[in-house]
Amino acid sequence: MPTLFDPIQVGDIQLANRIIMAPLTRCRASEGRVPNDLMREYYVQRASAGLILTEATSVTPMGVGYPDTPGIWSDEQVAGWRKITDAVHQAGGKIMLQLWHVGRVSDPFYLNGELPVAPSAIAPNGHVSLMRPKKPYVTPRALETNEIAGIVEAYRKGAENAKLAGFDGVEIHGANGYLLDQFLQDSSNKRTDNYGGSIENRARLLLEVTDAVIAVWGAGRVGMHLAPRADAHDVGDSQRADTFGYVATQLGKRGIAFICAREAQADDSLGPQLKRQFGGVYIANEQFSQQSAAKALADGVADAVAFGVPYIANPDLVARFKHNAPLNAAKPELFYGNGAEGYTDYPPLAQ
Ligand SMILES: C=C(C(=O)O)c1ccccc1
Repeated sequence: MPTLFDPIQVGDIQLANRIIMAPLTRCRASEGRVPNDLMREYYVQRASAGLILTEATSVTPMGVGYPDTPGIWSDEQVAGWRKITDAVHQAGGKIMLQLWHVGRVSDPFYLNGELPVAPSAIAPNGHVSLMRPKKPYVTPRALETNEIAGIVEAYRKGAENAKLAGFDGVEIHGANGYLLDQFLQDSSNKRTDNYGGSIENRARLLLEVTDAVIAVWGAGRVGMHLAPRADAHDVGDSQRADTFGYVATQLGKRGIAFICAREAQADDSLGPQLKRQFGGVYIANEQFSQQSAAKALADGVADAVAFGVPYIANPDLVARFKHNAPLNAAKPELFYGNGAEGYTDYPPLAQ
């Protein structure tokens, strides 16, 4: 019966433990969308995680939707990330970059006045989060069929740049109502071309991106982030179990390293079904404690667990779990924004 402290082979990568740092957008330490030394310190502090999944990182300037989030489309960004991967590796850690495109969850404010792009011209309800003052979402522009190859190329180039930046692999952000999820869900995708309508068509872009990224990295160093609850940023799907079951099955056929699913403790979790249909390493995420994570492994619900907020406040989470030590309390008011406070200043466990 595996525990959180047991090593695990995830695709081509051997992890020292099953305590994963979940992707955490912090909207800081990336002026000009280039990761800086403060971000290097932040990730090095957390290098004892079995695996670090970085914060979501845009593959193109048109895929940005928040202040001060990093990119992976320029040489300068590659150089900034290289400093981070080198330092994390020197500290004995493993780190994969999360490749991101926000699609309609953006605003002309971030896009030099251009409209956000999406599968269909349907704006999500709500407002552009983390931007001040709060603004309702604008209606995005539906991508032309002949533009989609360019989206796939942006992810492929991002995957290539991540390799140049020294990462151990990449995770594709297919969750939380961002572009790939917008195409996948039938509430946000009303296309009539072969990227809309059937489940196969709505999953097409996600799988074309997956194939392009596999061509760069090999399947053993590619993961996929999914949100089977399908409830973020106003997306939704009328056939959730079938839609995500199809994706999990297709990803299993490709033999990618892992799926990281953000919903495993939901009452109506598709986790067990998807884990079975995928057949590979299944990382559960969202609001786990050490105890509920240990149970998920013991019950075979997950092979590893990704922790978000605990990793914000506890760089040495593995040691704290090992010693059953108390955790630092996170400061939500400092989750986003600039500077070291609430980022790199959480105290380590007293030796
Ligand atoms: C990338 C994010 C996600 O996947 O939810 C995100 C973005 C902004 C704030 C929090 C999280």
